[in-house]
Amino acid sequence: MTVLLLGKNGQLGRGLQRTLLPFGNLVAFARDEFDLDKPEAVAARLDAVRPDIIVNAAAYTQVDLAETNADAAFRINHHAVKALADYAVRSDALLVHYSTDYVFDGRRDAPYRENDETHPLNVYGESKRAGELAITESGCRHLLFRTSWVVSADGTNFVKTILRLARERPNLRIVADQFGAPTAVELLADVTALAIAAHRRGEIADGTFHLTASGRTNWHGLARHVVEKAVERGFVSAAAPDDIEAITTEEFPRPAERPRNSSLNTDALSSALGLTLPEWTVHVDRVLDQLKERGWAL
Ligand SMILES: NC(=O)C1=CN([C@@H]2O[C@H](COP(=O)(O)OP(=O)(O)OC[C@H]3O[C@@H](n4cnc5c(N)ncnc54)[C@H](OP(=O)(O)O)[C@@H]3O)[C@@H](O)[C@H]2O)C=CC1
Ligand SMILES: Cc1cn([C@H]2C[C@H](O)[C@@H](COP(=O)(O)OP(=O)(O)O[C@H]3O[C@@H](C)C(=O)[C@@H](O)[C@H]3O)O2)c(=O)[nH]c1=O
Repeated sequence: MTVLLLGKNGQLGRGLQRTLLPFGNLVAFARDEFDLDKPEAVAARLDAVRPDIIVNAAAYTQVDLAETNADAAFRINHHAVKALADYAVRSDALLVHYSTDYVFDGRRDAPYRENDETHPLNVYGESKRAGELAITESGCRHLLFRTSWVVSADGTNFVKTILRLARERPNLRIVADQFGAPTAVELLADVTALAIAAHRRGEIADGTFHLTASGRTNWHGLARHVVEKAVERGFVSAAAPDDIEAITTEEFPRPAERPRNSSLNTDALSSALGLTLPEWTVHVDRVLDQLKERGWAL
């Protein structure tokens, strides 16, 4: 069986390079080897590889830049994804894909369920929602995972940004009115593999599943946790958690609007796979351990 991984050098791609190995012949491409910014070229590339499973970890993920680069965001997150889905229909391949909490507007009080109405607040969220629809409307075999606030020791993410800022600045100002679940690549990559295996055994059906760590915090809570644990591990000394100021979204203007409530209800996937998804702190602490082991080379 041939498994094609796209976006192998992204945060998630690096994690999947490990957990997809047991499924057979893993063919993994980076952007320069398989460019989703050219959706019209995707079909021919796929026909050359003939994958049985496509795992798409590639995406346009720069939320603020997307506001002024909507065409690129839609080419990569929508049109190229449609080409992946079309191939999956033609060849009966399984398409595994990832989407985001940012497809919701965050105005609901409770955690979002898979079938709740979407209403993206920004271009990134709109482009990701368009990608979701391209998959579900194609009729291809698929596993579509919506996740949130992805963190890992690799690549760029909020945890690493906070560690860098904690070294550079005496005070941090972090928004405290946007809530969600930080979710580590390690968890995403492990559960993806479990889900693919269960899908192959016929134990879970095609569909969209929410996949995040358990619990919830806000960006300020995450920043405080990260700095506190980094100080405990002795690799951040300059900043104390008390120096982190909780601010409102209005006090930190950004080009793209973000949802206030990003919490996703994960009951469907947990019960389908028989899993208990760990609290967000468990894997965030593991990311900090990994960064410490690496000498925290950002
Ligand atoms: N990061 C997050 O907080 C969240 C992410 N997600 C979703 O999870 C998935 C994985 O995200 P994550 O690993 O964090 O993202 P990253 O930004 O870390 O990685 C994205 C990867 O996509 C690649 N890529 C970008 N443009 C293209 C292109 N034109 N052709 C081919 N590859 C391209 C990048 O290549 P290069 O290395 O060259 O830049 C990079 O390797 C995405 O679908 C994302 O939308 C969902 C919720 C939260
Ligand atoms: C760096 C910084 C950020 N913030 C705020 C801004 C924003 O509301 C929040 C998070 O900022 P970031 O830009 O790091 O994160 P952002 O790019 O919004 O992260 C999102 O990425 C995409 C890909 C997703 O799919 C989402 O799930 C989510 O993880 O933190 C501060 O308040 N102070 C700061 O110093």
